[in-house]
Parts: sequence; C-alpha cells; structure tokens
Amino acid sequence: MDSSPAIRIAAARKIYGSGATTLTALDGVDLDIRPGTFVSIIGPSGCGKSTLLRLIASLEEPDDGDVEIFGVSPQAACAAKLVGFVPQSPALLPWLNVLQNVSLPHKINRGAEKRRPTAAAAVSNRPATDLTKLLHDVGLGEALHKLPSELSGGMQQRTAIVRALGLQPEVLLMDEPFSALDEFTREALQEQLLDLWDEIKTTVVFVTHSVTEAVRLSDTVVVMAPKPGRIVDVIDIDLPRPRSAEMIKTGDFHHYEDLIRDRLQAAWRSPELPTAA
Ligand SMILES: Nc1ncnc2c1ncn2[C@@H]1O[C@H](COP(=O)(O)OP(=O)(O)OP(=O)(O)O)[C@@H](O)[C@H]1O
Repeated sequence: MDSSPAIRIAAARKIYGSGATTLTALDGVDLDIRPGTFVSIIGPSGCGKSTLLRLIASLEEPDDGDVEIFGVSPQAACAAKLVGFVPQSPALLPWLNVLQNVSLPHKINRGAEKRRPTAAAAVSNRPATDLTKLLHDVGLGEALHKLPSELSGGMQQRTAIVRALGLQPEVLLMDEPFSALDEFTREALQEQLLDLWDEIKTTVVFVTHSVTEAVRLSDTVVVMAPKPGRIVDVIDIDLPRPRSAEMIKTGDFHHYEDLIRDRLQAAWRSPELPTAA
C-alpha cells in the first residue's frame, strides 16, 4: 500500500513583519498527515494554527521549509481543486440560494479533475457528488431554494461545508467552522460532519479551540504552542467510530480530554524560545 502522506510539512517557518516588529508565527513545523485521516489542530490563541492552515491552502508561502499536498505544491494542488476550505464565517453569496451557492464552484471549475496529480487521482476516483443529496443529508432538504439571509448560522455553515465538498477535495481545511455556534448546534454539526466524512473519507485538517470537539472528531490531535508557533505534541485518538454524542460521557473519552488539556496547559506555560532572525 502507498504510504505517501496526503500533506507533508517539513521544517516550515513563517515570519511576519521585519526589524523590531518581526514575529515568528511558525518555526520548525514538521507534520505528515496520512490520506483519509481527520486531524485537528489545537493550541493557545496566536500559536499559528490559522497560519499553518493558510500555508496548506496556498494563501501564504513559508519563508523556509516545504509544504506538499500529494507530492505537489499547495498552488498546484489548489489549481487542481484538491483542496477545499471552510472558513470561520460561511461567506455565502447573498443573492444565490442554497443550491446555487453549493453548485457554483462546480460550475466554474469544470475540468479541474484533469489537473489532479497522479497520487491524488489514484486515491480519488469517486463518482460525481450529488449536491442535492448532500444537502438533504445535512438537514437542508427544505432549504434548497432559500437565500443565505433566510438561514440560521448553523444552516449557513452546513451550506459552506457542502459547498466545499462539492468539488470532492482530497483535502478539506476547516478553520474553526463551528466556533460561532451554540453548543447544541455545534454537536449536531459535528455529528453530520462525521457522517459526511465517513461517506467521503477525505483528509481533513480542522482548527479548533474545543478539546471535546478535537477528541470527538479526530484520528490525531496536533497541539501547538506560541512564540514561536510550533508543534509540541501529536496525540492519536484511539477511540472506536462512529463516535456518538453518548461517547463524550465515557471514561475513555475523558482520558483523552484530560491528556490534551494537560498538554495545552503545558503549551501555555512553555517558555518563549529564541528564534533565529
Ligand atoms: N498577516 C499577518 N501579519 C502580521 N502578523 C500576523 C499575520 N497573520 C497572523 N499574524 C500573527 O501571527 C501569529 C499567529 O497567528 P494565527 O492567526 O496563525 O494564530 P492562531 O493560532 O490561529 O490564533 P487564534 O486561535 O487566535 O485564531 C499571531 O501572533 C498573529 O498576530
């Protein structure tokens, strides 16, 4: 079996500003993510989680080190629509209804499949996405023809997730997608995301501040620390799937929550490291 990673990050470094205002947002970040796994990134505010996601999404370039997606640069992977992105706020087009919003990327990116690198084409080979079915699966069957202004925050975020999945990205990047939602909506969306992921089995990189969310969703939780932004722990979550809301109450689940909280506290307390200018 091919064990090449879906995402390979090697010695990545990202610096903002210059002179007295230099800030090392990421330093010495190494991370390999296996295809089809669900990886969460957690860490104190300002530790570089979003920056890391932006490097993978080719929205930023590292100042040093390498990022590869299925063996090609993030730019090439994005051109081939290998990468889907769900931002913190759903950013739907207000004049299009739900179905039109989720169909739009598909319409403007016909032919992207042909630009897929061989490594990704080998793992994809999926039938075309039935967007209407996906919308029904996430409980938006009654809302297909509604405008974003007629939707709740949770419905808008579900629309954004289906939109990102429409092009069948091999890598789905999610930057705190549920952070603005109440706890019950958040739990419901976690469940729907897990159901979708179970069906689609894409590689997911998910930024969150919630320990419970990270444990429930992930195969692996990456813990980061600030100053400079760096990875301090990579914890595999060895819990069976499917992970129902009931599992959150079990001792095994609490064990992982406690472990990650301990590592996060250590990350908060970790001393600032000197970085090469
Ligand atoms: N475009 C930019 N210009 C200058 N500094 C930036 C820029 N983007 C991020 N930073 C800084 O880089 C550091 C890492 O930011 P980043 O947004 O990646 O952190 P984060 O872990 O995602 O934070 P949060 O959890 O608060 O969203 C922060 O100190 C931030 O102020």
